[in-house]
Amino acid sequence: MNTKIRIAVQKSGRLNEKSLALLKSCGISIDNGRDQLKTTARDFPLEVFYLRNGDIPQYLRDGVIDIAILGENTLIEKGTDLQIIERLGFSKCRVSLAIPKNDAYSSVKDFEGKRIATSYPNTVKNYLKEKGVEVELHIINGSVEIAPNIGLADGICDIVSSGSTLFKNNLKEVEVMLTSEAVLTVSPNISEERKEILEKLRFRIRSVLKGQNSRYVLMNVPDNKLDNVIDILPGMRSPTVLPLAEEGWSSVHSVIDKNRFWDVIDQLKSAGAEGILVCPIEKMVL
Ligand SMILES: Nc1ncnc2c1ncn2[C@@H]1O[C@H](COP(=O)(O)OP(=O)(O)OP(=O)(O)O)[C@@H](O)[C@H]1O
Ligand SMILES: O=P(O)(O)OC[C@H]1O[C@H](OP(=O)(O)OP(=O)(O)O)[C@H](O)[C@@H]1O
Ligand SMILES: [Mg+2]
Repeated sequence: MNTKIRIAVQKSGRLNEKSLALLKSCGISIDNGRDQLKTTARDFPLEVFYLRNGDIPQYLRDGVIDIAILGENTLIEKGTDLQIIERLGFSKCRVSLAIPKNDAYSSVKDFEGKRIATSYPNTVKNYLKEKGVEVELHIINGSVEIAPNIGLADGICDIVSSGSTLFKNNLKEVEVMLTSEAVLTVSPNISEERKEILEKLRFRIRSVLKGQNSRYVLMNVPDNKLDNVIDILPGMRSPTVLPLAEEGWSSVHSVIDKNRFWDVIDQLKSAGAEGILVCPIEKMVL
């Protein structure tokens, strides 16, 4: 079988490195030469196309690529017709409206008749239309945060993550229009044969993400406290319990969700667990 699935990854920018790292964690080796626009994976039926984010939705519609890793915000701006098939959990950000920090603000109605600079015209238009607010848009491709300082606009709509770019440009975030993360999206025209390859890739991606979101924990527990400790542990099925060399003690192994981790550890300590070890999980196949 020579068919390969064609994936688009951002050529350079915020998503490039993490997208390639995800494919690598899935056991897929890709050469990422600086000037290469297309590479073939060595050990998986996959071709990687390095493209500008903004162009990817149209390539997917045209069916010249099959899948892509994109910011959800790009799909909301340019690809509401395209389907998200996995949420990838990295490059989390929001798309917000911001104004000069000393300007008064009471509600979104304050934007009526104002000039807004943005690289996300459809997102702003749709958001404000729903609120019954009309604005004048100035579409620019980068360094949007400078616009109010040079008199080009009264406010901006752009990506915010830490907020430091807004802060450095004396702006304040006043409306969060949407939150975003990297996602895997698919062409509506993908062939049946390539869909099969896609399912294999999705299986690997899910195993990697589940592993990244979980921790393997091991602890020593006196036998008379085992029931209390086991009650606390969620685990994949049920915890593993092995006898220690010292009589009256057991070693308990389990898997904990990364986000619940500190809560569970506190409860385990109170229930009598000692010598708790926490290890990362490379992959988790369910
Ligand atoms: N500061 C940030 N923190 C987290 N995620 C971000 C941040 N800035 C951008 N992103 C995410 O990364 C994506 C790519 O952003 P980037 O600025 O690298 O490229 P771009 O200018 O949108 O696209 P192009 O590839 O067309 O140049 C954005 O669509 C967004 O989802
Ligand atoms: O809230 P922060 O953590 O400061 O992040 C937000 C900034 O990050 C992005 O710009 P990027 O650095 O990608 O530069 P660009 O304008 O060239 O895309 C985005 O366009 C904002 O300007
Ligand atoms: Mg950017």
